[in-house]
Amino acid sequence: MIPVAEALDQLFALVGPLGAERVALRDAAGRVLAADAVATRDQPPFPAAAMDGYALRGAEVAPGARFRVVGEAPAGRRHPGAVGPGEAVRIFTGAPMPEGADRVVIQEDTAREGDTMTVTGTPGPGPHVRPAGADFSRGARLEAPRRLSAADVALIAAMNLPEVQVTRRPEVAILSTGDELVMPGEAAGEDQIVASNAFGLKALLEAEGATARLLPVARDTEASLRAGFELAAGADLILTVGGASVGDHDLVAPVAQALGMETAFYKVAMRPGKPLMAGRLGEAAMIGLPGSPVSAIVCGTVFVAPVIRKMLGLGAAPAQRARAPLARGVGANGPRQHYMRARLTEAGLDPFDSQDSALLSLLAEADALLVRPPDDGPRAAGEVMDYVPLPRP
Ligand SMILES: Nc1nc2c(c(=O)[nH]1)N[C@H]1C(S)=C(S)[C@@H](COP(=O)(O)OP(=O)(O)OC[C@H]3O[C@@H](n4cnc5c(N)ncnc54)[C@H](O)[C@@H]3O)O[C@H]1N2
Ligand code: MOO
Repeated sequence: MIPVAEALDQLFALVGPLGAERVALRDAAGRVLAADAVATRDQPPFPAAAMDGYALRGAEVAPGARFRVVGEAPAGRRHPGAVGPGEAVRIFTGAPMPEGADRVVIQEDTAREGDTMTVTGTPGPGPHVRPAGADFSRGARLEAPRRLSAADVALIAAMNLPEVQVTRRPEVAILSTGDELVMPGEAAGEDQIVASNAFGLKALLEAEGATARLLPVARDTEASLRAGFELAAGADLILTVGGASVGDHDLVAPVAQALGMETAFYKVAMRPGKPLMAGRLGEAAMIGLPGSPVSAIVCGTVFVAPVIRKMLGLGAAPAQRARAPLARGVGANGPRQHYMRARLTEAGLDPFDSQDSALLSLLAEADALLVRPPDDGPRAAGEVMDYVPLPRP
């Protein structure tokens, strides 16, 4: 058994950033920018009115001052002439400021009669003008790598870029193994259960930006597992689920090794998730996850999601942690790092009484994995502990 941190390092060594592809900006949210986005123009490209009102020479503004209105400038069409002394241009938010004008008096502070505008209120200092390039200048960069948010996508659009260069999505093939498994909706025999893990893993990894292929369930025979690995061809990452332990029907490691897998490690000092294995199989990285439903998702969170992020070019970093006090005391931990399923309440982290790795109903209720280091002593309520937040949509 190796420690969690060492297993993660070895996993990171198995993968590198993938290549890039161009995508339309409308499809870019959530993708990882692979090359800097560079602005092709200033924003705004001209000094622009920030309010509806009158553009004029700021020095002439005083309560009661009168101006001759010489034109109009809606957004998208500048007033062709200049604004001379005693003159004003009716202007609307976003319109280019006319030549000669350096201030907008908002319409609430004016009265209009024919071609004459009178300043009625006491206008504030203004100037209600956005200088050219106030937001960004031509050549400004949004730097890669970066997972693109809604605001990022809007910024890139404003930079006048219809496409961006993003890291291609890692392709993951998920191979569930076990004679006892049927797919959801299939008729299940008396001694069978429904294969659930692959669905949770697909959701977890696609939320990170991968695409996941669910392969048909492999039976606990060498031939069926071999056929499963063949179907995984072309994937960047092959995930097997189940058959990782020491039982007579746990055939994943022997079959993968017979197919040429170079094993990086087998067994990690963690709970749940001990019988985790990893290596390289041809062009792909391979991770063998334990079959217990909670173990599969915890290993997905602690190991596979960080591996996907490294493939996306986001660097090699463990799952993000946060800290919170314990809502109640917990006993001493054993020799494996324990990821305890817990609720995050107002009182703090409240681990479930049962930590059985088969209980998906509790995992679905959990907000956090409370991290107990190996051999951690008993902890009292109120002690501040690390946890891995479990994402909720
Ligand atoms: N003698 C020992 N027995 C076990 C050990 C051990 O060290 N010595 N380790 C235990 C631990 S820890 C785990 S975790 C499990 C994991 O074993 P496997 O990876 O070989 O998983 P399976 O035996 O195939 O299945 C375990 C459990 O999970 C169910 N399962 C499997 N696949 C799925 C799926 N896709 N969806 C839903 N449920 C699945 C399966 O029916 C079993 O109930 O081994 C312990 N045993
Ligand atoms: O490690 Mo197993 O994953 O305890 O259930």
